[in-house]
Amino acid sequence: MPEEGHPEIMKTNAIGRVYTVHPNNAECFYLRMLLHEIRGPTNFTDLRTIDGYICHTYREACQRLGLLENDNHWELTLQEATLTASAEQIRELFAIILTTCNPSNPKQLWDSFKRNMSDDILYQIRQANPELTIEFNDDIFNETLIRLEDKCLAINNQTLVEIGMPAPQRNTFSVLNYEITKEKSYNVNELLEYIAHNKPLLNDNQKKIYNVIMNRINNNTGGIIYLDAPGGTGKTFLINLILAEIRAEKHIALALASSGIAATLMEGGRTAHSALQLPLNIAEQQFPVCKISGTSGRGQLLKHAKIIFWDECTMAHKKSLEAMDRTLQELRKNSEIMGGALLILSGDFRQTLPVIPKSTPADEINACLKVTSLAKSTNTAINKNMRVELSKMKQQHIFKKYFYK
Ligand SMILES: Nc1ncnc2c1ncn2[C@@H]1O[C@H](COP(=O)(O)OP(=O)(O)OP(=O)(O)O)[C@@H](O)[C@H]1O
Repeated sequence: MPEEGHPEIMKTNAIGRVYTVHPNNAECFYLRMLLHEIRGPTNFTDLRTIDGYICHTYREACQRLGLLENDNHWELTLQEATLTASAEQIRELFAIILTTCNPSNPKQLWDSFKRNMSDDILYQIRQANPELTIEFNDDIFNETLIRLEDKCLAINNQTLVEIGMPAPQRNTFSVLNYEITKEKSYNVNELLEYIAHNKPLLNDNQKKIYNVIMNRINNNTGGIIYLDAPGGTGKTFLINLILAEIRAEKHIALALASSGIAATLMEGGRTAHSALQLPLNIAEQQFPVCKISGTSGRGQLLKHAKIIFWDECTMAHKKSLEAMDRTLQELRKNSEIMGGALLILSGDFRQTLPVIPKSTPADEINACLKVTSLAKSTNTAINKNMRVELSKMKQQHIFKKYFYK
């Protein structure tokens, strides 16, 4: 029989199907669990009401009903870790437990072990302020929660609240400290040594591009420069040199790449998807933006970056670049292209284009960076294949050694 006013919905006494929910989708998972336990609820609050008490979350209701596993083994695991592991290692372990093992009462585990997880932070603060008597306090625990949340975000892209933990107070100051300190903590002496060794090696072509980019940085001119560089022409070599130059000045330079392998070749490189928090279904969205807030660590990095490199950009969907443009304009409060930041796109359009499942070549070309209006960039190219040049030199050397003795 159809439901009144909704002819498309059929009315019946039997529940046909309750969708499966992954435990990572925590509150939905616990709601589903309660739906199987509580008889005749008439609203969502009914589901959370246990013995007349309205629980704040569905997880809490499940706990009160004794539906969740005992966390004893996680207590023992952490207890054992406290005997030998450092605070950083215990945080790492706790982050893994939180994100992959779904403990039933994470808050209780936190309360039991928060001191062990905050030891190093207390020590650092005491070292920095030897004249003060500092003990564990809420600020220290908050800093621990921030570091813990960063780990959870890196492992599973979940915030602590989503896992059922207390939310850290992320004021700009502490976030700035963590992300920006990380970017500014390069060893300047090592960087200067690297520059002194590699800068004289630049070939004419690389030197020309190096000068173009450094001029833009020195004049604070933003925009997009496209660096057309077939494999082996020394693009990574050039990028690493410029990254070192900027970082040696204690400025922020970001190195992004479309693939993990390319990211590992650049010093401090990360994948564009992770650094920009690009949506996974970017192709389906009309006006996508990066999921980065202005006060977050990543937001601050993008706001203050002197230069951003994006290697293997030819594999990126054009909407990724458009999302980055919108986000940078918003973060930097600047309506110029890329919010006035200097973006260097490098890659080779003769290699892989964006991969679109079940697509035709036309779809791939349509998703390509060249099709977006942002493609009106300054074009530069390097074409001398240094990999071949170097191997030629090596062969010449062997040849000389054995045949001209
Ligand atoms: N000017 C240079 N002097 C000496 N060695 C160089 C120079 N430029 C590049 N090389 C060396 O040439 C090799 C290839 O360079 P690199 O890896 O930077 O090229 P690439 O364009 O990034 O290549 P791919 O796209 O295949 O990753 C590396 O071993 C690098 O150290």
